[in-house]
Amino acid sequence: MNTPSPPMDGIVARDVTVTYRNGHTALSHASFAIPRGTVTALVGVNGAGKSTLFKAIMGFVPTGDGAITLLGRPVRQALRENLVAYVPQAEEVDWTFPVLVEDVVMMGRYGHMGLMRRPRPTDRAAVDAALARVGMAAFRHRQIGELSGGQKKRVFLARALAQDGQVILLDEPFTGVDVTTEEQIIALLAELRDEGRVMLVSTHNLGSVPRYCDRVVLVRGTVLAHGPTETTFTQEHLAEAFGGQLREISLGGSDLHHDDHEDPRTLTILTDDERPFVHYGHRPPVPGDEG
Ligand SMILES: Nc1ncnc2c1ncn2[C@@H]1O[C@H](COP(=O)(O)OP(=O)(O)OP(=O)(O)O)[C@@H](O)[C@H]1O
Repeated sequence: MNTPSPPMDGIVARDVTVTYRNGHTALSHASFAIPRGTVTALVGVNGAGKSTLFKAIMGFVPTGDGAITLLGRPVRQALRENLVAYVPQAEEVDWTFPVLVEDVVMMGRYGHMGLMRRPRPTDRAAVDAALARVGMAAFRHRQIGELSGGQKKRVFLARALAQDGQVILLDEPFTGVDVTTEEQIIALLAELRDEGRVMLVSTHNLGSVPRYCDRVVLVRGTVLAHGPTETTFTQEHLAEAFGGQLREISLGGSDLHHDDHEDPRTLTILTDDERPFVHYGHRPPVPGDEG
């Protein structure tokens, strides 16, 4: 199949350098481009710069001499137009804050409201639709702190949907969620992709990356590699990204397409201390397995 490559009009970072106030440079000369209508994994070790990259995309930190454009617009303009939605990690949220599920989702509408933030019928309709889409309509009057990990994720996804974000950043969406919720989130990501949105998903759950991500961005203080999953999520690049933390990586199977329902893939990553870091599919035997 030889389809022309889509224009890189989703998220484009050129030569982005982020130095924090304490002088630490977390990202240096990072460049990559992602087209609309795709789901991209953002992968790297702890401290590699994934959250820093998110902060740069959300305009929270300066990008040095580099620049980021979102759907062809500078970050500021994209933010003003409410195009960027963020689904946070659980740890970033104060769950004791007394707020209802429907209020969290309504926050996605703030950028569409006037200064008084008085919801109009269109805002309420957007909240209803978003809650229904993630299967959380029945929980709308619950306190946010009274939800399971997977339900909390879905509420923040609903907030992104209510916002009608076209660039959606998801920070560890699968941490602490069960398999069913993971499948629901993956199905939703596929729908959002088909609507032409662009999703960047920070994840340590490497095993499922080939299943639902069209593309991968590998970071370690800079962007080491980026591109289609088939050519980027390779042993060589993973070894570079995870370096000394990995003893062995094996990526098996010939087909890494996300629409593949069979399971021909194997992805095994062993850490230095020989615990499987990631194990997906059937791992080939490795020396020392027996006994
Ligand atoms: N506010 C800050 N001030 C100074 N240094 C920071 C700040 N935030 C992060 N860093 C440093 O920048 C580097 C990149 O951090 P970042 O949080 O982007 O990594 P990450 O890839 O998201 O890690 P993780 O997988 O653990 O979430 C780390 O060395 C971190 O210690």
